[in-house]
Amino acid sequence: MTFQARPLRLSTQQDDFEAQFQKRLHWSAETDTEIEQRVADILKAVAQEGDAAVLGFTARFDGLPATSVVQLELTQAELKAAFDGLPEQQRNALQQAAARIRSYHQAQKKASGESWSYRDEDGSLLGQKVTPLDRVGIYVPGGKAAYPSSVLMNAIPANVAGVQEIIMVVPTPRGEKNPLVLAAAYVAGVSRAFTIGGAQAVGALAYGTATIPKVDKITGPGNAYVASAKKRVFGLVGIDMIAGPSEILVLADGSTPADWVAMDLFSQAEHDELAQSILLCPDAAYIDAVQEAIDRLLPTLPRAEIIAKSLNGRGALIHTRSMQEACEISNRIAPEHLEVSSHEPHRWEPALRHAGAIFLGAYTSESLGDYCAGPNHVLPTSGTARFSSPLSVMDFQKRSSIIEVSADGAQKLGPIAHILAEGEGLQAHGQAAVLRLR
Ligand SMILES: NC(=O)c1ccc[n+]([C@@H]2O[C@H](COP(=O)([O-])OP(=O)(O)OC[C@H]3O[C@@H](n4cnc5c(N)ncnc54)[C@H](O)[C@@H]3O)[C@@H](O)[C@H]2O)c1
Ligand SMILES: N[C@H](CO)Cc1c[nH]c[nH+]1
Ligand SMILES: [Zn+2]
Repeated sequence: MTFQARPLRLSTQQDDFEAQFQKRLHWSAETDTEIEQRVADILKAVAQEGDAAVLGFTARFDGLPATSVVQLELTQAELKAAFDGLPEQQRNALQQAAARIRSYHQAQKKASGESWSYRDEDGSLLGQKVTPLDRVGIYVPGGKAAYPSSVLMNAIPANVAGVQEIIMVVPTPRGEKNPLVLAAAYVAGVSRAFTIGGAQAVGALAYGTATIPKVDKITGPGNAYVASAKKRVFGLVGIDMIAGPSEILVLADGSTPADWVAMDLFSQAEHDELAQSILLCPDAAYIDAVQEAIDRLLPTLPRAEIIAKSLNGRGALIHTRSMQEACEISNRIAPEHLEVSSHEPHRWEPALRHAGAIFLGAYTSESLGDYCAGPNHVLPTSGTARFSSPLSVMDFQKRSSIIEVSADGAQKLGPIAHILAEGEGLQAHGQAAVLRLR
């Protein structure tokens, strides 16, 4: 079967550009009420029945029957055996990717994940103490595809942060374990791993069951069931973000081979029919060349059907007046991945304010970032890059303020606190400060 992909062609000069553009962008995690209801029911059952509910849903949704959740745990020996059994090429690739991701996150910890303090002129000590979370749950998607790279991207920053226990959950439909996923868990330092997924896995991590320990925070991407479950358990546990379908925006000046750009658009479209790939470019002839490359290259790909659905339903090739205008539109979209496919990427980078990750220059394909450049591939989607950031070491830490007021400092701060406390009608607050005045 052959598939055709015709992303919507738009020009910023057409009269109805704004309306068409908004229509194409529109997607909200909005709540398919059937999914919401099902997730609420699953979570309630897991909270009340624990392991028994997890077993029931795993048999039903993943076709994986078991009589005890203990049977669904992957032992450390099994993880190591998977690693040892990999072909050498895969073992090396996994280790090289892990090393780069580790180095990046170690640098991140040094730059913004360490404790700090200073003494003011009265000798008072003020600072911030950074502590790793005790136990986290990482969700690794596994319904339609296996994601060893997501194991690395979640477990390594947790490990670098100093988290003691990393509990991984990963669905294994029909019990088919992916050796690379297991090996990645071994390489990344996962403490325990269970072959469960969906809302039931999120519920098990949030509430704890007889076999699965309750965690402090759940991170990692997943489908609509996973996203909805994470939203519902937030508050009882921490979560990283609510991830929507993958996105790529390519900002091109026409200097990159059109085939490269077409393949980059495919690379996110192949994740999901709902993924969004957009090209912004001031050169109409170049946009034609990219469409021609799409037509020629699509039939060569096994996931052509998913790509075609994604590009036809949500993709766009937008002709802009200039690169400057392309940057402005990109900022409005705030994409998950932004490629600046230009011979002068550093000219445009300062103008780009909102994106999960910015890939500079023709040689920086987004896919390198997905696997092995080093930065995290769990990124804000659906415009949330306007206010949120990639998964990081800081997601696996928390901060406590440190305050040590010296005797001299108490003389200075006491009167201030007293006046403000009186203003709030909180006399004990004020007196606690006054009692310390000489
Ligand atoms: N942002 C990222 O970094 C990133 C990385 C990898 C994958 N992803 C995305 O994560 C998603 C993964 O989705 P997936 O489906 O492949 O795997 P998944 O692990 O998220 O979901 C599979 C689970 O969904 C549950 N489920 C499926 N149908 C159900 C039903 N009818 N009722 C109740 N539960 C049901 C099952 O419990 C199953 O175990 C994709 O959209 C992919 O693009 C994102
Ligand atoms: N692009 C995805 C995040 O949007 C991450 C990923 C994993 N494997 C391949 N890609
Ligand atoms: Zn990807």
